[in-house]
Order: sequence, then structure tokens, then C-alpha cells
Amino acid sequence: MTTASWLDLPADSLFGIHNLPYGVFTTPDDPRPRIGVAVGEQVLNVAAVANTVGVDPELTDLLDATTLNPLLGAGRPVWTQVRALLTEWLTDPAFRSAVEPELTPRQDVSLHLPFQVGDYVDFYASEHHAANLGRLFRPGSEPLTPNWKHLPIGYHGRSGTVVVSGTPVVRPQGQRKAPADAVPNFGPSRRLDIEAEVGFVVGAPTELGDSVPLDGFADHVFGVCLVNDWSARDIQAWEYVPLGPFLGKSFATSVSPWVVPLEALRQARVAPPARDVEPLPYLDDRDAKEPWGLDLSLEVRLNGTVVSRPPFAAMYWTAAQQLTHMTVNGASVRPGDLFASGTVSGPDRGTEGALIELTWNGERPVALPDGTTRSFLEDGDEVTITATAPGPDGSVIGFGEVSGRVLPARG
Ligand SMILES: O=C(O)/C=C/C(=O)CC(=O)CC(=O)O
Ligand SMILES: [Ca+2]
Ligand SMILES: [Mg+2]
Repeated sequence: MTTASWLDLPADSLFGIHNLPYGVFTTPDDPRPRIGVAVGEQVLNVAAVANTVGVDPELTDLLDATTLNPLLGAGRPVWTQVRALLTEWLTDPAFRSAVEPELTPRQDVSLHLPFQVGDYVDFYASEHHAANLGRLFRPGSEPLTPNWKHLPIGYHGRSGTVVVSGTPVVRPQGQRKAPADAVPNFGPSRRLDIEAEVGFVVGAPTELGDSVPLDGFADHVFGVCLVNDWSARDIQAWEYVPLGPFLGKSFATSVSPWVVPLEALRQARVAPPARDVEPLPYLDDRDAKEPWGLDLSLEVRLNGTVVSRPPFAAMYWTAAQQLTHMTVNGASVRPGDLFASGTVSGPDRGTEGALIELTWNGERPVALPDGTTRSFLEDGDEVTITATAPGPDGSVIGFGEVSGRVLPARG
């Protein structure tokens, strides 16, 4: 399908007509948060266009909102309808006069947390990451825990500290205890790390007691964003036994401001890696016609230098399996719930999604062009994660970025 926009976008635009990601923006002369869709180098005020051209008032209400949550809750048929409208507005020259005045250059807008985050869950779906962390955190044990290939392991995170890209991250303080120390001490984390992840934004809710089967994924998941699960490894290593991550990860989790609709990722769907353990039937996607592996290519930059290129296609568990597992006990989901994939690490050097793996616990620090090296993050460091996916007709779907700078601990 070739769809040309009257906007005459370059063929290599990461926010081309096949992408149309959703966010929430303000401008200096209008501080009201409103829903925007990125197209080329601009942001479209969708409610303003809906009001001008006159669409179904129920749709206008969903779009005339300060967060994506009302639209998220509306469900797949409405998401499809809105996307079709956006495509029509941006491709049919008859809409040009109504749409053009509602475009603002992206550089002139501020982007906000696009949805009010409900529950936040973080998974652990990369076999390479899980095995690496097992070796680093539990030397002498099997790298993968016995449950790892039977279920997508996850933990509930802290939704109130999910922040939008650009929000500074204050170095956390807490209890640290190195293996050689007899007792813990208190202070700023000395081993502040990142985790490059992909986030899935839940739209349509479920009722308590119900679960989402594997083929219900697209009915409930609206779209995809990027996540940095900042992690204080020294706090984490001491506190996590036996209940899992707590203060070592709850101080901040950054998300990208643009939510890429699931429809934009049709060409990115790939089969996940072969599983060597037969999953229980509710998680078994081996016969699925279209499993939910996704061929996203991530890049991690530290102070502007690319330090890693994690491949999302290498993830063992898919987001569909994660949603199914997360609801198999009857736990309900709500619009705005966010679940993240887990750190995206590939099998090769230079594809690790966390510094602890990339530098192997500091044994092989990363060299930066300014002559300095890093094992973990220093105050002032800035980390930016970007991603792309294949789109239709040779186009590329961009995710924008999730970025954050480390501020010193507050005494
Ligand atoms: O293996 C561990 O004990 C800890 C693992 C993590 O810190 C990773 C985590 O948050 C899940 C993930 O991002 O894959
Ligand atoms: Ca994580
Ligand atoms: Mg976190």
C-alpha cells in the first residue's frame, strides 16, 4: 500500500504516514495538555482537526483529552477508526486547509507523559540478559532459574515514578553492601545503571476474574513505547532476596513520549526464537499464525556515543505471552497499565541492554570519545535509547527516544 501524504514527507522519515504515534503536548502560547500525533517534523493537534471537520462527537470527546487514557479505554474498533481518520486527513488534499493550521513544528512543543500510568509491570524476557544477570548476581548457581523457560518472570514496579523522557533522574540513596562488607552502609548508589526496554501500553480493560488469551493481545494492547528501567545495582543486589526488585528500581522509570500504535508494527512481526522447553498450553504460541515477536532495533547512547545495539527480535517471551501470563490468574488490566519487556540484550558483545552486562560488572569499562571510561553512570551522564522497526514499502517506523540525565544524589 502506498499512501502519499500531501505533506510530502521524505521517504526516510521515521514519523512517516505509516507510523502516526500518539503523544500529549503543550506549546508556549497554549499550556493546556492535548493529544498530538507526530507526522514528519510536526505534531498534529488531533482534537482541533476533529472539531473543525466535524467527526462523531463521541470520537471528538475521546480525542479532546489531556491524556491518552480515554482513547486507550475505547478499544480496538475505535483505535482503528481514529487511525483511518488520521490517514485520511493527512493524505486527502481535501483536508489540507483544515489540517495544516493545526500542525506545530516538533521542536516548538513540550512533550508530556502521554498516559496516566495505571499498574506497571516489568518482565525479564531476554534469555541473554537473564543468563548474564544470573552469572553476575548468583555466581556458582545455574544462570537461569528453573522456572525461567516455563513462565515469563516479572515484578510489579512503581507506576507513580514512571516519568517522561527528558525528566532528570536523581541518583538514589540507599543501603549498599558489597560481598566483602560485613554490614551494609548507607549512601548514594555507586552502581547506577540503565535497562533498555520496550513498553506495551494497555488500552481495553478486562474484568476481575477474566484472562486475556494469546490471540486477545491486539484487542487489549494499544501500542508500544521505549522504557529505561534505571537500576541501582548495589541497592538491588543487597535488597532483592527473596522478594525481588524494590528500591533499587523504584526511584524512576523513564518512557518515551510517543506511543507507536500496534498497527504500525505489522511489518515488524517475526517469529520469536525457537523455545527448547515446551510451554504450558496457555502460553503455547508455536502454532500461532502470527506470533508477536517484533523486529525492533534499539540503540543506546551514553553522552551521545552509541554503546549498544540491542535486538528486540531475540526476546524469548513475547508481549502477548506476557499479557496472557499476567492475567491468567484473573488479575484485571486497566487503560493506562504499562508492562515492559525486560532488558533487551542480544547474544553478542555490543548488544547488551544494561551497563552491568556491557562492562561485565566493571571489568571491561566502556571507552567514551572524551577519553573517559564508564563502568556505571556518573552524575551528569545522559542516556538516550532510540529504536526503529521495518514499516511498509521500505519505510522505517521510529519510536523517538527515551532520554534522561543523572543528577547528583540529594543530601
Ligand atoms: O536477575 C536478577 O536478579 C535481576 C534482574 C534485573 O535486574 C532485570 C530486571 O529488572 C528485569 C529485566 O529488565 O529483564
Ligand atoms: Ca528491568
Ligand atoms: Mg525502574
